[in-house]
Amino acid sequence: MAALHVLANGHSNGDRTTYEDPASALQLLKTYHSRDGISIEDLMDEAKTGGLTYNDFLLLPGYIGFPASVVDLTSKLTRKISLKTPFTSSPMDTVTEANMAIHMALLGGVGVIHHNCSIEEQAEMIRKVKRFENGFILDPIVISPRTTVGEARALKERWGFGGFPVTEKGTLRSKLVGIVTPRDLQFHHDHNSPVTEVMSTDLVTAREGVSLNEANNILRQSKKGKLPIVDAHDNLVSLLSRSDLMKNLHYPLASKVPGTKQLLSSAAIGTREADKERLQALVEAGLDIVILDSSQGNSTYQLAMVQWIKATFPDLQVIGGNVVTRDQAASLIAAGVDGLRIGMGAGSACITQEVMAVGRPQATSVYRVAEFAARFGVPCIADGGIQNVGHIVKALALGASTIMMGGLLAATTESPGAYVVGPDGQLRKTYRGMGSIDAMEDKKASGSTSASKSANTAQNAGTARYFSEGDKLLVAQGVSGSVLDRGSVTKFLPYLMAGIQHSLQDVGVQSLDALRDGVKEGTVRFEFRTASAQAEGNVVGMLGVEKKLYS
Ligand SMILES: NC(=O)C1=CN([C@@H]2O[C@H](COP(=O)(O)OP(=O)(O)OC[C@H]3O[C@@H](n4cnc5c(N)ncnc54)[C@H](O)[C@@H]3O)[C@@H](O)[C@H]2O)C=CC1
Ligand SMILES: O=c1[nH]c(=O)c2[nH+]cn([C@@H]3O[C@H](COP(=O)(O)O)[C@@H](O)[C@H]3O)c2[nH]1
Ligand SMILES: [K+]
Repeated sequence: MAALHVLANGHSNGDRTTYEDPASALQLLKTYHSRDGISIEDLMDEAKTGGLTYNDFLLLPGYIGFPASVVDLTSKLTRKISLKTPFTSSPMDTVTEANMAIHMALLGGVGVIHHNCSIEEQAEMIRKVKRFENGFILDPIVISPRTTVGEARALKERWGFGGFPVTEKGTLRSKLVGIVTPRDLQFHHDHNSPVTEVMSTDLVTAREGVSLNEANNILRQSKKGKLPIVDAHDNLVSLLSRSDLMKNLHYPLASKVPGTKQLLSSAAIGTREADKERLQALVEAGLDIVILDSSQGNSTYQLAMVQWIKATFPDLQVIGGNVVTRDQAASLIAAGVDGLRIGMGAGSACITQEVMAVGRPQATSVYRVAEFAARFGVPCIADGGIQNVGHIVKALALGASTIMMGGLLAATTESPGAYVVGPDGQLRKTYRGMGSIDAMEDKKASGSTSASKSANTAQNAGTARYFSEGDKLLVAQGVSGSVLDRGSVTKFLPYLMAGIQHSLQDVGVQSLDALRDGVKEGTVRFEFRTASAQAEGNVVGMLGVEKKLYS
């Protein structure tokens, strides 16, 4: 190998520095006995460093040989079900109800419907997900012939749109008799007139089963704002709206049950006797994946429940949890789970680690459990503590197949509840832990109207447990508060997805599978992050920073 002779700094002081030939750099690199950075095994050594969180380390960059857009984010949620984007939303009553579940599935993930509600309410949410057909409104606001003009105006105010179908009984699946449009209401001065005096009765309708394309054409030609879809007996079954035509209705990544048009559905239940009845109703409603929702899944109750579900509903995919250790995971894997959910106390509204003194830093939990579960082909969800794109990438690099978000999605357009204006003038929505006093005492959720705690019977998840063990006191494991507006998940999830693609491009891997393989083989490298390294990685010394994340 020919060495070049160069004068350092242009001075000639007699000693000549010898440099290697640049053309040999890649050869020379191979002579180092280990790669730059450290391996996952060296990163995750609890005996030396204690448990780690996502902020405690970074991934090192690799080689970019492809555009970010080709990075494939397909990943397994359970043994049998894969998602095109690795996103799930938490089964929490301020995060996932039908609208969130529908949009999570449309965008390639899945939303897990919470169980802090009656069996019937939860089953109805699953039905809404399963019945959802892109473009059709399957639960339109319907009014009756006796509704007054004043009431119709109030509905318009409340929902922000006009154009209500009128049916004989004032419900869906009843005979359509007219449509009240905003224009019909505008110049009618008698508030007490029934809507039948103003409604349009020359209706253009389409028959149930019509394709979205055909229905769109009919709507366009009719020049009307709404197209009611009716069955053979003129009963209203759904509605198509012109304003929705303008929106982008194309969701190429949507999570669907193979061979059907139906979106994938998931729901959480507990491990009590009454949850068997709940699950029965959910399965009848079309449930595809059930999550057994507990902070500590390695219990006699959950093991028995997994076995019962596997025997009773062999086609249903069962995700057990939560777990944070290999031992916990082993019990549930042996009992037959199809997936695991990892995390104890890492959630943004969690106080479990403080109150119970039990839990584990999330990065260590994910690595220890996912490494073990992978040996049995059981995919894992990293649940809790996800604050940004980087945390998602790290969870996936540590072996999780998918991630779960609560707080990050709690103030999106699709989460339950209304926005309120905070003292700072910014929009926000409530976010609360399912183990918070607020959630456990929710009278509406329990279906009880009585204000007393003892009347709040075991009809929902939050309260159930405290009444069978005879506890006198509610012990909170979570808090209640609010989080800032994040806009619609239809923008936010594509941002997360693009962010992960760019990150994996930096690392030099073209898919999530390649990322996990690279970590296992030791080609994807890590580095610890000291406190000052963490400070360095943040915005430093700037005033008036506006942290706009995407546009
Ligand atoms: N991921 C996390 O870090 C945490 C999550 N949470 C969330 O809070 C909610 C409540 O969690 P947990 O309190 O762990 O709920 P849980 O339902 O697992 O346990 C509550 C209590 O009920 C008992 N129990 C369960 N099944 C039983 C049965 N069949 N018979 C008798 N007793 C039974 C358990 O032993 C425990 O004492 C969940 O939504 C959970 O996801 C709460 C704390 C931490
Ligand atoms: O200690 C807890 N007390 C609670 O009351 C509680 N509620 C939810 N969770 C868990 O937090 C996860 C969501 O976490 P993030 O807001 O960080 O996404 C969720 O997915 C849950 O695993 C709780 N943990
Ligand atoms: K926490």
